[in-house]
Amino acid sequence: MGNNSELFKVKTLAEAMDSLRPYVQTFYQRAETIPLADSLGRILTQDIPAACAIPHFRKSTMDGMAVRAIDTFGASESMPALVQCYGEVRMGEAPGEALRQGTGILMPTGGMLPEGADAVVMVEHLEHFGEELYGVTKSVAPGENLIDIGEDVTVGEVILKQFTRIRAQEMGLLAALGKSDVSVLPRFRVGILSTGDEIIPPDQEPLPGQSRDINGYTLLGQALASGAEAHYYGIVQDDLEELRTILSRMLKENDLVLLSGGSSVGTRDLSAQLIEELGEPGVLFHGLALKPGKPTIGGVADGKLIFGLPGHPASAMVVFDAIVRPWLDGSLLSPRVDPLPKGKMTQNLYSGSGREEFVRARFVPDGEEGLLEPIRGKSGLIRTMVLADAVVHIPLDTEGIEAGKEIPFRPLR
Ligand SMILES: Nc1nc2c(c(=O)[nH]1)N[C@H]1C(S)=C(S)[C@@H](COP(=O)(O)OP(=O)(O)OC[C@H]3O[C@@H](n4cnc5c(N)ncnc54)[C@H](O)[C@@H]3O)O[C@H]1N2
Ligand code: MOO
Repeated sequence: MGNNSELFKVKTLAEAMDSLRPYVQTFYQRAETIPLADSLGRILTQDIPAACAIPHFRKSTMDGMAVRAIDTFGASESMPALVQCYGEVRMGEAPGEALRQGTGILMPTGGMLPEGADAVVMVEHLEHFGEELYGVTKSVAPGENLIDIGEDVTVGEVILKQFTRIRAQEMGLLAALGKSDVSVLPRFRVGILSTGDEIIPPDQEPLPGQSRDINGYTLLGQALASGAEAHYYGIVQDDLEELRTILSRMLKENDLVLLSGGSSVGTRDLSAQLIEELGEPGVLFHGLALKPGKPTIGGVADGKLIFGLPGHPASAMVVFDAIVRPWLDGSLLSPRVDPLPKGKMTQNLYSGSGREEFVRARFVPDGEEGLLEPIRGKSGLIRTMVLADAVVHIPLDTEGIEAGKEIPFRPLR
């Protein structure tokens, strides 16, 4: 390792993602079948064609009387149309006979319309004259107050695409289609390790020069929030042997391994060296044109992704969001279609760094819109992330963002 200078040229975020992509195709060819009730947030592995129409019968949307619309034309309060009622449809049952001219049948909301009926008169517009005789005081148009067969979903149409992320509404649609089990991508197994001689667990009292592990927990939270099955492997010292042992175990047990700390000058070669020797092709980038996140390492060891994230807590979180999350939450496969919310920048943001930037910001509601107030703290301060409601992206080819400009942001809450 280290001989190929091209390999270690600083990459842009997009180049870094592209360099990893060819090695992890198999990630997205796996599938597991799970109960529909457990499917929230999971990613479909197949297109879902509708095996049945929804609804599969014409359904009333009001309590009232199914009629032939033509029999009600011209009806008014002063001149009701007379309809002979021949019974009542019960919920969940099919009506017996077809509707004849001048007749109607009472039905609940959700009841099945008989053949021949093409509209429903609301009960509010019915007058009972006695026996079977009813007056309709307001005419209905054909199709009024009903849902037609296949109006929601037609048979055979691909109603959900492969790699759709299942939200509550997709769960409902799958239920309507009779899918009590669904085939989804497995949850990615993510192993998280903190490195550094100075890092101690949260239950210990730090001596001068020591810091409690923050990244282990922020990254664990982010991985879980991205839908992964994440495990925290604790802290290891900057020791090659110790690191080698734990990393090879983590690679066996996970799809994706995250290290933090030790990626910059100093122990940088330790992490990179290990990523190189643990599997093929090894390190794919070391250094990103990203602020924060310059010292990020990324690689692949025999089909497993490995990232060395910067030690500074805010950097580690921002880099996770930019480069790790998309592999886990399916956004790489099926980009989110909902637009990002927008806010107006309260100050000029210059970006002369020659790097793509992610700026933490507070969101301040202001009438109809919102204001984005940049947070100027150093990337070593976890509090800057706790205060942040939003992350604003400044692309590589821009000089920054002018105060007052409305820009999209990624919400952090
Ligand atoms: N001469 C240079 N120095 C640094 C550069 C540089 O380019 N040249 N890059 C800076 C940048 S940017 C960052 S970010 C950091 C990245 O450092 P490392 O990823 O090597 O991490 P460490 O040096 O181990 O730690 C940096 C900082 O973060 C603290 N840390 C580390 N792990 C944790 C953790 N799990 N929980 C809480 N805090 C953690 C660590 O104690 C250090 O304070 O390097 C700059 N330096
Ligand atoms: O780029 Mo470092 O990752 O500023 O904090």
